[in-house]
Amino acid sequence: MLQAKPLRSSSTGALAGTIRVPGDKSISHRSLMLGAVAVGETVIHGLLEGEDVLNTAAAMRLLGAQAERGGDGVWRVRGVGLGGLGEPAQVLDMGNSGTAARLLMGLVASHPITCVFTGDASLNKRPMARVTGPLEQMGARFVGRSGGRLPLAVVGSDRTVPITYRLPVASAQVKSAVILCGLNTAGTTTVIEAEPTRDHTELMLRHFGATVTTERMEDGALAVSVVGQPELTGREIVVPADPSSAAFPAVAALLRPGSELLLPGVGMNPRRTGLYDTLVEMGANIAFENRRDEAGEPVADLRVKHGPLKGIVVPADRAPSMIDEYPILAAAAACAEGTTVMLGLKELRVKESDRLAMVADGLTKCGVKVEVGADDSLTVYGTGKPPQGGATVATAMDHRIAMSFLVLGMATAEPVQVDDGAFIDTSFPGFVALMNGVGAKIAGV
Ligand SMILES: O=C(O)C1=C[C@@H](OP(=O)(O)O)[C@@H](O)[C@H](O)C1
Ligand SMILES: C=C(OP(=O)(O)O)C(=O)O
Repeated sequence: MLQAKPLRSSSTGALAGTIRVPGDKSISHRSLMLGAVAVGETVIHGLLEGEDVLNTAAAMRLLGAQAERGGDGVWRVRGVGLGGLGEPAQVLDMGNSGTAARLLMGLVASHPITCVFTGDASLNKRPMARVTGPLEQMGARFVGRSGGRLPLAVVGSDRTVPITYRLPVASAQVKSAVILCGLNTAGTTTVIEAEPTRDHTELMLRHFGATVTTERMEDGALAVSVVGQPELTGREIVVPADPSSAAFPAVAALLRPGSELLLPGVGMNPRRTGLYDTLVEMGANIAFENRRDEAGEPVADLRVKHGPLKGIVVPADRAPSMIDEYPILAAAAACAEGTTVMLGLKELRVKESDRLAMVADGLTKCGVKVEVGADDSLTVYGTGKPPQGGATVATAMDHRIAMSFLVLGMATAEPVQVDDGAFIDTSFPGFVALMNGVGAKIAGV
């Protein structure tokens, strides 16, 4: 159990400078997992060294791969080859990370080994039936307490069968779990998604040499297929800066008069950029400079300048492309002029915390008028004036809630305190120092 770390954020002047945002969390997890089942060495530049990803690295070592940070800051993974993962001698503790738990359950399910998965108090509350269901159809078994929550033992099989699976929720984690089980399954495994979710698994599998195809169905859904049992070869990977982490300094710069921040090399995969589209619609001054491709992923340097924001309606079909960014969007909306309506937020209820409830409670405490709809929508009534602040906000082991309210505190009349900033290290190590380095005033309490 981490020691709680209360933090307070006070009103700042203009923010100015450059922030090198750490590597993309989704891509970092996948690079360690695929490197571990490839033949030969995978060299990873810019791996996120946050706790979620370090837990994945530890798990891959327990499963038999080598995964180490070199003195040059570059990570090297020596894989065991597809099908070669061995039974871990210890419980796989995935900490706070849903991505690590769900993707790894898929990857080990097609091996004749038993792995016990657990997590922290937040992860052990999150639904796992969404992955155990399809993995059972493929031939894996699960043993655990009722309700489909961790801790769970995965009893894998080397005789898994390919399936065609239509996602009941828009989830890249579920899509990836099925594809990763299909990877070591003879035949072709297909996942059908009605709404496009992040495609880092598909892109990286191709990079490692697998055949992954995407086909549009008559009803507009996408069918993603992987041909099982390819030869995967170790690769070089360059991890872009995480657009979900960049969202925090970006919104901070938008909110503080006179600010200008440069955020170099931020991932611009179109399945991840919903927040930036939304902020631009709200009137944000963001320039996407020097657009380029780095190791198969589009990136750009973001130059963000302060300017007034106006409230808008954010459609439900945008949710998959900005699913982790609603808490920080809500902070921006609280400082905008006019009402912002965010539709289709049901999935926010099963993240590290119930983010819909946590955001609504925290904003209310800070003097912002909000409404949560029965349809899982969130309406934030911005007045164009700084919200009051002056409250302590609960974070419920959720890094994004903590960072969102610390950014809000830069713009409120009185400081905002969060009850625990310790979980920020899961996704954005160095957040406080980097923000203070460009002019923020965040301090321990
Ligand atoms: O595949 C991934 O790397 C992720 C998918 C999303 O979760 P869901 O698949 O549950 O929507 C997102 O919230 C999470 O932070 C990372
Ligand atoms: C939801 C998140 O991550 P995970 O599902 O991996 O815990 C997140 O980082 O916001």
